[in-house]
Amino acid sequence: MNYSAYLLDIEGTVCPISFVQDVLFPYFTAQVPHLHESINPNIIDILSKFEIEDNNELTRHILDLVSRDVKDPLLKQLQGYVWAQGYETGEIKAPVYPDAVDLIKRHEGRVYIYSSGSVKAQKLLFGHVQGPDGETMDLLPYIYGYFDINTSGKKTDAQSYINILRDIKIVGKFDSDQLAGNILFLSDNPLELDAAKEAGFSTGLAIRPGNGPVLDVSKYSQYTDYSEL
Ligand SMILES: CSCCC(=O)C(=O)COP(=O)(O)O
Ligand SMILES: [Mg+2]
Repeated sequence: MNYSAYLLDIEGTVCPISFVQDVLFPYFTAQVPHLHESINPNIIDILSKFEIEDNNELTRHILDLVSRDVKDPLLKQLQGYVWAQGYETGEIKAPVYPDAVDLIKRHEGRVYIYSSGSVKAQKLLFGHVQGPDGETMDLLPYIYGYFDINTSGKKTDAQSYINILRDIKIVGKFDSDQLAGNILFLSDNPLELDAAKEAGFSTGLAIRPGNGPVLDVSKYSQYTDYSEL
């Protein structure tokens, strides 16, 4: 089936969960105790929105959110600003699966991203992809739009996908008479796929080493790679 657009989750779908858990999160948590000393106005602004005055308590709160992988909108925005430094120095490169790179290039201009990671964090990731020979690849020119929990809502709510469909119709190369079913949403998380399906999207379950177990796996179209898409 040919889809008019592809909406891609990140963690567990275009790159391994281990990259987020073992590289991105530790990079961030190492910085958390020092964040209150930051002179970056964006970081200062986000920290103030937690409304916790004591620095030790603020540090504990943020580390607790990370340890429980809470998809907190402020935390996700903060992470984007902290990871920026790691990408810019070359310390972090994103191991996007080669067949996900091919999918994104093949469908240039019809690919959208939807992740709990902030739009800033998403652009950093796709702008700093680990190439086959160790070089850094920039996939940003191939991707048409980015959505996160701040722009569109929680990934497990059907309304978020209705919001995204509306936005794709406004800004994207997507005729306004196209149906949600012409968009394929790929994710490793069955709760996200159920929400997207409720909103009328076509869905596909990403099966990759290290992804979490899925109880009712036969309910979903499963993809171990994206070469057929
Ligand atoms: C933009 S990469 C950071 C990923 C992240 O912070 C996260 O919570 C992963 O969520 P996803 O919705 O991509 O599974
Ligand atoms: Mg995911």
